[in-house]
This record gives sequence, structure tokens and C-alpha cells, in this order.
Amino acid sequence: MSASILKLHNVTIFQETEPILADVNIDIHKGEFIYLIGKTGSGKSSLMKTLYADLDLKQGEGVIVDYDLRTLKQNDIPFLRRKLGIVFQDFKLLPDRNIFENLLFVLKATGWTNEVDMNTRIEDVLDRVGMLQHIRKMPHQISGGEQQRVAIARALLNDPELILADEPTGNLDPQTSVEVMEVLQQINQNGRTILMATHDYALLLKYPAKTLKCDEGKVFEVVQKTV
Ligand SMILES: Nc1ncnc2c1ncn2[C@@H]1O[C@H](COP(=O)(O)OP(=O)(O)OP(=O)(O)O)[C@@H](O)[C@H]1O
Repeated sequence: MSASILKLHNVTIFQETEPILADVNIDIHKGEFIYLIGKTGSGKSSLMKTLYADLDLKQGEGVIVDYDLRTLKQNDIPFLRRKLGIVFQDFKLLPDRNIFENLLFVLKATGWTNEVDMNTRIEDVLDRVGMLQHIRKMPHQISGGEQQRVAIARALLNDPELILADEPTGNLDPQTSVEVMEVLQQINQNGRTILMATHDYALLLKYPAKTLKCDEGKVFEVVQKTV
């Protein structure tokens, strides 16, 4: 069995003092692609936020990319996030700088200093998502699907052990969603582990994978025909 990348044991997810999900037990191994589904307000984003330490883990045990979420210190959070690639629904590119500068900003913020290494790394990740030709464009000069590819490239910069994608196709039309999904599939086939929250049942049918569902305060695995 491959190494565990994420393990939650008897976890309760809170928003402030409100429990959102209880008795959460999840074990994700290296190389897996896992969907997280559930209707609006069921707790998908709250779970994701707990995983990247935007919400504290207050109850239960959780280890993610070798960080213990219960004992995590504020100072550890940037180091944890360096081992995670996080992709959001709304891309979150910086609007005032071009694609190259967006990625450069992340590398510098995460301790890279060598210009040649940074240039090579940026070109490599943009090439992997098919966006190298847009490297000098501003975010507003490329489409939503292209912005999401850049956001995925940005998530790959520090060679993350786990990619957390929260509704990555939520703002995209069906055709563009499939194109972005193809990029994620390819990244997964290259050995990377991905946990993707989604509403998009068409994608689940087209790209079947292990699926966890948030419903009525619980998280459980579902088989495809019952989703
Ligand atoms: N910042 C917050 N403070 C307090 N409660 C919140 C906060 N964010 C979300 N909640 C509540 O937590 C519950 C779960 O919300 P969450 O955003 O995790 O659901 P979701 O499944 O991701 O929904 P969606 O699919 O709409 O993104 C909801 O009842 C929501 O109102």
C-alpha cells in the first residue's frame, strides 16, 4: 500500500463554535484522485479549509503531508502550504501583474532566489498546463479556463505532495471544465495526489474516481451509481 498523504480520524469540522461535519474519517494515499461532493452548505469548503489550516482542527486527529493538524503552529502554516497545491473556484490570480510575474511572486514568497531556476520552473509548469505561450499576458487578457490552467500551474510550482482543488471548474462552462479536468487528470497520471471538491456530476461520470460525499453532517464514500 502506498504512503498515506492525508489521514483524518474521528474529526469534527467547525465553523466558529458550530460543528459542520462530525466523525470524519478519511485516508488518502499517494497517487489517488478523490472527489468530494455534496450540496451547497454541506461542508466541502469547511473540510478543505481545515486541511490547509485556514480553519483550526479542534477535535479529532489529522495528519496531512506529514503535518499534524492538531499541533500545527501558526509558523508552520506557510511550510504546510508549500507542500500543498491549492486551487480555488475563482482562480485568485493577482490582476496587476502578468502570468510570469504571478508565478514569480509565489516562488519568491516561498524562498526561491536563483533567477535562472525560477525562470526554468515557471516555464516548466506553464508548459505542463499548455499555457507557456501566454506567459507575458495579463490575467484579464486570457479566458477563465486559461486563468484556471495558470492557477493549476501556480499550484504545481513547489512540487506539492497533495493538490486540494475546491470547485476548480465552478466558474467554467462545460467544455472548458472538461479541458481543465484533462489537465488535472494528466497531473494525477504523473503521480500526484488530488482531492477535488465539485458540484459537477457530469465530470464524475466522465472521469470516475473514488468519491466522498458530505451529507447531513457526515462524510462517507459513495459508489458512482448512488451519487
Ligand atoms: N465563515 C463562516 N462562518 C460561519 N459559518 C460558515 C462560514 N463559512 C461557511 N459557514 C457555514 O458552514 C456550513 C458549510 O459551508 P461550506 O462553505 O463548507 O459548504 P460547501 O459544501 O462548501 O458549500 P458550497 O458548495 O456552496 O461551496 C454552512 O452552513 C455555512 O453557512
